[in-house]
Amino acid sequence: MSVRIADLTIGEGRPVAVLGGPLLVELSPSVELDALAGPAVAVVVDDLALVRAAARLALPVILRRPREASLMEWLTAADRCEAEGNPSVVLCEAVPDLALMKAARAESGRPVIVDLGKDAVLAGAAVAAGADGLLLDPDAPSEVVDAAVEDARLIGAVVRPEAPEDLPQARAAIDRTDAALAVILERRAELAGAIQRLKPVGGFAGRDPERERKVVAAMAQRAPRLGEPGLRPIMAAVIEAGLHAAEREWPARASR
Ligand SMILES: O=C(O)C(=O)C[C@]1(C(=O)O)C=C[C@@H](O)C=C1
Repeated sequence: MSVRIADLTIGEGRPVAVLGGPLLVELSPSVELDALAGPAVAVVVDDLALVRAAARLALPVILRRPREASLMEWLTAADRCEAEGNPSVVLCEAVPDLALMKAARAESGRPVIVDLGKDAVLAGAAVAAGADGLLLDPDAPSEVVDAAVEDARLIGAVVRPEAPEDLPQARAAIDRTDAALAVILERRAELAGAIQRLKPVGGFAGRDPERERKVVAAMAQRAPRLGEPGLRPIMAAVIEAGLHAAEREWPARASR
């Protein structure tokens, strides 16, 4: 059985696999071990008792924690895999207990992915908790896959600082940040539009320089590299773009 992994190159985590790309194989006692080593790029192990056999396949091992296994049992199985000569172990939290996932990552220093099953609802939370990757059921609908990848990208950009090592990595990281920025800018324009409809005088006619100064000062606390001088022209442009959008949507109200 193959499983899909959402590519997640955020944080210090390594990409585990590319969505829709490499084939992963689930290991169970009934699987012919020798037949596996061909096309598969990794082997998924659910039964910790099979870890030794999986280690010998010379493929990366994705060690999925069974519901009943403790943190200690899970990490011990990972160490056993390494002792067997295969250090390429990725832990996979399937329950998913995000606190336990975080502890496993901190204690073992190994990458940990979270198995979301067919549901994207925990994708952002898993990334915020430090997940290095997300695993989705092969039957998950494409909307679920898209939602998980989008949440991972946006939340990762906000909460997971990156340390890219070359130009392509840095550009990929900035693309993720810009994706989050676009979502925030769109949301801000929507809110600014709502404010224009609530103000006695909306649009450019109701512009409030003192409020704009406060907006910039508050943002500078979170953006010290840019500071107020850097943010002032950016926010002037953002605010004006919001007012133009409001005028386009509510011509009569915004310029009243
Ligand atoms: O807060 C308001 O009064 C707004 O109209 C919103 C907003 C903004 O986009 O932040 C826009 C124009 C004003 O000059 C100040 C702020």
